[in-house]
Amino acid sequence: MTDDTTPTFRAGFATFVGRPNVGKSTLTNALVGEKVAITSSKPQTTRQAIRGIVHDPAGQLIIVDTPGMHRPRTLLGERLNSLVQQTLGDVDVIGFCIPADEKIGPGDRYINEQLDAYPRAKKVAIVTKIDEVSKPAVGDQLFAVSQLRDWEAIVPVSATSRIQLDVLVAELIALLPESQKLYPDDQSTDAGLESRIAELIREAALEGVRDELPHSIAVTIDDLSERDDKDLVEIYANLWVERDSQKGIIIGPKGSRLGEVGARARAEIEPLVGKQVYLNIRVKVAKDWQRDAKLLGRLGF
Ligand SMILES: Nc1nc2c(ncn2[C@@H]2O[C@H](COP(=O)(O)OP(=O)(O)OP(=O)(O)O)[C@@H](O)[C@H]2O)c(=O)[nH]1
Repeated sequence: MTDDTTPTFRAGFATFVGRPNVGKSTLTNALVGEKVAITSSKPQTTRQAIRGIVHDPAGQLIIVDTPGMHRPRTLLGERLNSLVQQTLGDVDVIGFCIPADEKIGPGDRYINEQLDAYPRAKKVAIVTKIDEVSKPAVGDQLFAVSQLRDWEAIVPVSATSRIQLDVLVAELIALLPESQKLYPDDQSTDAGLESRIAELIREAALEGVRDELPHSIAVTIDDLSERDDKDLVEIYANLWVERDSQKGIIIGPKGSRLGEVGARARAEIEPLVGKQVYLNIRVKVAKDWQRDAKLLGRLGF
């Protein structure tokens, strides 16, 4: 119940869209305050709709992280796009991210036009990476963005320098429906522990790889168990690539690269599970899995 003295509590779903690499995942992480979506300097590395939850006195903002919208070239690309469409059909607010340091181009216009198909969602423009450019340049970009459509709000932010994040949260929450809490206060994501671990391993494996390889990597968790005798979690993971040659690249000379991947991933997983982690990663080849419907299913897409 709401009266004049009780501020309205709001809760609902928002998602960030925009071209690859505009900073959607970094923004999600900065808002949620915990590492929930993987970030990478490679485009199109976000595959799963991972939710981060922002708990605020005014409301609860549940962020669904979507993959970048792009024209599909493979079966994986098509599934990613249909995932994006489902997500956009469900959310209360769509935050369209446009970087301050790049001119609005055909890619941005394409996505902006797609948003017309989701009349239910309120649309907010977010100008990202404002730390990269001068104040007048931010102003110019805000003006250019305002010409795209009639936005509920236009908010300039920097996720890495943490500028205006509180303003963005307030704007987004104000656009959510009145609602009681949808999640308990201590929850920051509902992505299963296993899928978060798989994403952290994939992120570690992506560091330092080039070209088409990022799209060829998938990670599945075979087993995750706590040892009774020790304060230790044992994780057995499979890292899938498409070709034997890629397997060689991932493993590296005498396993050196795979060793680094394991160490990097472990450093991220241990704080997540709150225990020491034994991590075993096996590299396997699933030929052309991006084009194979059965394999895509097995790998969780
Ligand atoms: N300077 C600056 N760089 C940023 C900011 N936000 C993100 N970046 C960088 O931009 C790159 C892409 O960021 P991501 O968050 O992975 O971008 P994304 O839009 O989620 O990318 P996809 O998953 O490929 O769609 C990374 O190198 C980030 O460090 C920011 O506020 N300022």
